Amino acid sequence: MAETKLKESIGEEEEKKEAEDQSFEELGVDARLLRALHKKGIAKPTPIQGVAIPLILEGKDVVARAKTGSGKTLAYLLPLLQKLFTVRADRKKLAPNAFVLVPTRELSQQVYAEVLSLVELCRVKLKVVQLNSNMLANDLRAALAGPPDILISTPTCVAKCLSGGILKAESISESLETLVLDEADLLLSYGYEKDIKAFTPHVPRSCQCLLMSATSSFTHFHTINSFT
Ligand SMILES: Nc1ncnc2c1ncn2[C@@H]1O[C@H](COP(=O)(O)OP(=O)(O)OP(=O)(O)O)[C@@H](O)[C@H]1O
Repeated sequence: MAETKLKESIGEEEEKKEAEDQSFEELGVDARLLRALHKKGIAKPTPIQGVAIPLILEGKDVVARAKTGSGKTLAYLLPLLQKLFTVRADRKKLAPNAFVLVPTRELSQQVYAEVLSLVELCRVKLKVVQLNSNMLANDLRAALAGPPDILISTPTCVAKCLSGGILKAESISESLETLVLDEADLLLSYGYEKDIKAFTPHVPRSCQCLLMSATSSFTHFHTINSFT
């Protein structure tokens, strides 16, 4: 038993070392994103990025747990954008391809700014929309007309769009390919339960789910523990 624990611990150390030594290129990151990272002055993946990016690129559902400031946002944004670079132009586009749900408007703005800067640096054409609950129904409708590739929002705002018929449940079921819950521990806590439940029944089984958190413990996904 003690020997097994020791082996596991050595294995974890080796895995940690490997993750630390890898470059973004070795993780499989696209050349456009590599150039964007270079321009942003980001040279090497953080440990959580080293482990999460290849798994997300493989299409796995992932729960990533790493402390605040460890780079979880890029850990999901890089593979998400890379996936969107290769989406067929002629795909049926009824609703957003990817949802990034966050607990607060402030975080939603931060994520939106990060996505826009990457998209701009990569010089790709992707429609990225950020919604917030203070927007009027007409503004929400206008933002979602010609569905975005990425929708960044709080669950409360998504629930409002669903109940107001601005987002159609059937369209989400047909179009959604990636769902990110950033700060998943907060999103899955009591305060957001109703809004999350309004949305989750429409997430198709084929949708890749990425749960990012500083403190969560989930069991139904491929779980990554932080090395930080
Ligand atoms: N590989 C990297 N090298 C250097 N800086 C990085 C790297 N990845 C991310 N950063 C920067 O580190 C900072 C923190 O990253 P980020 O906000 O993604 O952390 P986080 O784990 O999501 O934190 P939180 O739990 O608060 O959401 C940001 O300024 C980001 O640009």
